[in-house]
Amino acid sequence: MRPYHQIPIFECGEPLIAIPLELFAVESPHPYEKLGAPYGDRSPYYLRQSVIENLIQAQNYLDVLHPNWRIQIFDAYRPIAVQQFMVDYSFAQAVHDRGLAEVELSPNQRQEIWEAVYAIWAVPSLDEKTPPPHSTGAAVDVTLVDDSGEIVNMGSPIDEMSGRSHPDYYANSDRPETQNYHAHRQLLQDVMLKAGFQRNPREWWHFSVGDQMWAWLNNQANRANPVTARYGRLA
Ligand SMILES: C[C@@H](N)C(=O)N[C@H](C)C(=O)O
Ligand SMILES: [Zn+2]
Repeated sequence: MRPYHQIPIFECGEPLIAIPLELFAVESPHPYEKLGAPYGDRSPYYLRQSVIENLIQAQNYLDVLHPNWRIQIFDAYRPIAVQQFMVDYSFAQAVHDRGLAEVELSPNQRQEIWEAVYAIWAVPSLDEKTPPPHSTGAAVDVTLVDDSGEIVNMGSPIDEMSGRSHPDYYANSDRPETQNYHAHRQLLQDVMLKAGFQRNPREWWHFSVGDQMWAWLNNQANRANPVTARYGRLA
């Protein structure tokens, strides 16, 4: 359980619809489809209707600050089966990166690796009270592309299992290059928050609106007017 799982969900029934990809930049091929994630007849490029409206607003704010820059969509809707696939894939990858073999892991090694995986991935829970954020169609992983079509350097790749994923990792840096990474993360956060999103406190790229994490973050900032979640897990 994460703290945001305490937030009640009152599903509003808004449809999951296709993102108008022509308004954004898009990571292609899709990073998890490329790995063989089991989408079936679903597409990762879908979100709830008003979440798409918020994302278009964020792109409009970016247009004012940086004409011809684009929000790049890395991932959006994620069925539970895909969440499970990515959690298992990330565990196997972390074992490999440590030069270990899964069958030979000690209980402590296994626990350390699972903790690293679940530091950035949500549990693929089937409980309707604790849905993974992306399975609600209200969460999106994004970065920025500049006016020459280059992906803006944020100082770490999306989905890296390390401290560099923390949004403020470069906040107190005294090197111009790493100060730039922080400025880029701030720019992304500014346009997304202005459009109504909240950012995952553990990941510079993950934003949502209307889900449990969004409600919990709103309530942390404004305890006088608590909100609930309007998007639960999609079938
Ligand atoms: C790991 C990243 N892509 C992500 O989406 N993390 C959140 C917490 C999730 O799994 O919902
Ligand atoms: Zn995410």
